[in-house]
Amino acid sequence: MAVLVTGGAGYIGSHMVLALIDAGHDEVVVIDDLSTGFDWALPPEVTLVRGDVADQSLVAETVRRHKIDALAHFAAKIVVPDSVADPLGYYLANTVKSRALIEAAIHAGVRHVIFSSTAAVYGEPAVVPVPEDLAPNPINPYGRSKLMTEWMLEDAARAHGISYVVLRYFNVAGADPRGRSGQSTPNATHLIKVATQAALGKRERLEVFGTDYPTPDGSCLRDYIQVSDLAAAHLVALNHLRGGGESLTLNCGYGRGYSVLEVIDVVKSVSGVDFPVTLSPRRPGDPSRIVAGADRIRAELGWVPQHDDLRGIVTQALAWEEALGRRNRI
Ligand SMILES: NC(=O)c1ccc[n+]([C@@H]2O[C@H](COP(=O)([O-])OP(=O)(O)OC[C@H]3O[C@@H](n4cnc5c(N)ncnc54)[C@H](O)[C@@H]3O)[C@@H](O)[C@H]2O)c1
Ligand SMILES: O=c1ccn([C@@H]2O[C@H](COP(=O)(O)OP(=O)(O)O[C@H]3O[C@H](CO)[C@@H](O)[C@H](O)[C@H]3O)[C@@H](O)[C@H]2O)c(=O)[nH]1
Repeated sequence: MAVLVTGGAGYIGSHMVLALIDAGHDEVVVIDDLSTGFDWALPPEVTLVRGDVADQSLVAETVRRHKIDALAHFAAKIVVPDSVADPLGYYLANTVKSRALIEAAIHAGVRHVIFSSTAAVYGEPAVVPVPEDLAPNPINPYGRSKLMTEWMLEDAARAHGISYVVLRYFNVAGADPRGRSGQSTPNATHLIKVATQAALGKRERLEVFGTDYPTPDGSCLRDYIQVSDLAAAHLVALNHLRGGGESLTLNCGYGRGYSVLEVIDVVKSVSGVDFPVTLSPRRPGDPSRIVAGADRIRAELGWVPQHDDLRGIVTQALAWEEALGRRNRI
């Protein structure tokens, strides 16, 4: 049986593709429009269908031709402050297009869906670490656009007798330990990526967005999960669904928060570079602290992380950033 990975040429999707291939899955098919992804991120044994997830005839034809039973849906727009500036663009990309994809996929025969959701659905949670049962309350359009897709998937699954796992990722970081993929977006906004670029001199400085939050050092707290650990969570979710397991909604994080200033210290220490840091005002749409309640995924799927170590994550991110520099000469 074949798996369809939307957004498989992107950062996290490419690690999912590698995990599927490493685990010996028969056939992996990717639909990606390469808007932020790269065809070179895909290993040669993967079929890349270049196109939009909202192209229903393309999706239906791909599902039928490759006898796809399972869909892992990564394709999305992902930058929180951009979603504040362009909410309708985010609802189109993450909600409207997901609706078209889910409809076409189910009608063409897909039985299982794994959806890339986000900690942003919790907004500014009253409880940290945040359990899955806490009522979602997103505070930015990105989180809302993803929550609506969770709900569509839940309703469609019930109506059409399919099963799903919604994975709510916390902050994804690091790179493939074997150096085959990593975060490659040139103008990425993610903290660890930006900090490694500052350490390597690709950026003049790093800005800290907000030092007046109600947190121990005033900067935001996040739970950083290593990208191959996250891909491994998808594999166990896939096995669960194919084995007849029930639909689930699960956090993906380690259950420990680091502040922005702590992350910067780790990047400086691992790289040995004391790059310039500016203290700036808050960034629109940012919650102050978000840390995963991380027990349910272990209990339900038996997921055991292998890379729960911020220094290790930063070391991988730095190595990937250096390799990208050699590749792109930047
Ligand atoms: N990076 C994080 O920290 C994080 C955290 C929580 C959730 N997520 C979710 O994980 C998923 C993957 O994120 P990422 O960091 O790998 O982002 P990314 O931008 O690297 O990957 C997205 C991929 O989807 C493709 N794509 C986008 N729109 C498309 C469309 N309409 N049709 C076909 N392909 C399309 C892009 O070309 C790219 O390859 C997203 O759904 C995101 O919301 C990411
Ligand atoms: O140059 C920078 C970049 C980020 N930050 C801060 O670092 C924290 C983390 O920011 P970032 O790495 O941009 O991630 P988030 O905005 O937390 O969002 C990520 O994590 C979410 C889950 O928590 C996902 O849903 C999103 O897709 C993903 O972009 C935030 O407090 C930012 O304000 C800075 O201070 N300076």
